[in-house]
Amino acid sequence: MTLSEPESVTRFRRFLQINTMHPNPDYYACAKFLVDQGAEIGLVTKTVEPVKGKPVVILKLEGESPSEKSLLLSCHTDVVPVFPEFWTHEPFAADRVQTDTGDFKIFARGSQDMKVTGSMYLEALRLIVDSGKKLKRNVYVVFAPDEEIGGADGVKAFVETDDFKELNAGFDLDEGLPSADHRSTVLYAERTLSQVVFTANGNTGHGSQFIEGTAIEKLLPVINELMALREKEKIKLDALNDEGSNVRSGEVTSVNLTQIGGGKQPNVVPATYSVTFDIRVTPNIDLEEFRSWLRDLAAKNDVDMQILAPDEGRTITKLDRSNPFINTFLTVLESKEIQIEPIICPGATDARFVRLKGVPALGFNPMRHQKLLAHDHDEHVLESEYLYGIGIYQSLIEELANV
Ligand SMILES: CSCC[C@H](NC=O)C(=O)O
Ligand SMILES: [Zn+2]
Ligand SMILES: [Zn+2]
Repeated sequence: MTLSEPESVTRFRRFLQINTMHPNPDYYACAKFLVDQGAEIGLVTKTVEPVKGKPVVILKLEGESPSEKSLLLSCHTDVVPVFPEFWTHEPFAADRVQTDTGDFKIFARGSQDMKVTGSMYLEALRLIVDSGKKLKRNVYVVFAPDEEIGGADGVKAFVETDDFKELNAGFDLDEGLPSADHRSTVLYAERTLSQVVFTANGNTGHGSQFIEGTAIEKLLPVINELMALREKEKIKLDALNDEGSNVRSGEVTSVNLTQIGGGKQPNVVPATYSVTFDIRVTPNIDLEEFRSWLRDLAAKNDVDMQILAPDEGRTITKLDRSNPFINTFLTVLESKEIQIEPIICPGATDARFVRLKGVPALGFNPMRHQKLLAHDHDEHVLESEYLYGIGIYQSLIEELANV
């Protein structure tokens, strides 16, 4: 620690130093750290395990009217794997490096996605508690596992428990994206995760022959049609986007061929073959119509189709000012002269499970002037933006808890 390092930065770096990387996240070390933080701040702490080995940490700042709907602040604790050979810093050292302008960069897996947000919540709550101010509503911070692998054992399981019901949440601030410029994105909806496996069976035989009706022959038209859709959607996106920015990608459907499998040896025509596509369906189109287009595509080519998460749906929180929480959220940002850009989240976050329980949820991240490095090499944040963000959350929490 250098002499000038703020304590809030030291605590953030300690959070980053806990290795919660898939496939072997140290969730218990992480839960202990968060519970200790909560206790030190003066919050009520509780750890629950909707699924064994997958702790969810709940920290509560009790309000003066605890029966009113509460404010929920959500953060996932897991982080995605790294390719360490491409990093210039050890991914869990949380190195703090001075820049030419006198700012600092903090390097770690999870520094953007999304331990920085959890740390900003905690530091904002610390300032509120230390100020002695009392708020009206309960404020909860929920730290949950497994977001990066689909959330089935994380928030998806947690929202089905009585512990979630007891939060009596009225509004959720959830995962957002740091912005590349001075504007801040607000994620009010998500694309629907639609990962699909197509499997074909066909005739086999010697690799020197012209075998007809092979598995691969059946899959090729499926692949070609999906790649054509990909091209079409990419052209749409290029027309929508500001130069160099990708923030509008939620307005179109993305398609990627991510896995292919089959074949036993080079001279045997495979009897079975499969291809997997990661498709993210924009809420701008009808999901059921899209799914039936996929089913028809499979059927007309004699290919089986399996949707990996068939119960994923559309989730949208309208930026409707008649909802007092949403109105207050927008009013606070206006008072700070933060220009917002409402967007559809390109990926899937835990907010979708919260929305499905009828709780409005917005994805937000106050950090600006920051290249998006989630899941990338050398993920880092600017210390000045972290410190700035703490102040933004302090105001948001105070105002939203007093709605
Ligand atoms: C099946 S994993 C889904 C969740 C994941 N979330 C963040 O990257 C995503 O790919 O969008
Ligand atoms: Zn994330
Ligand atoms: Zn992520």
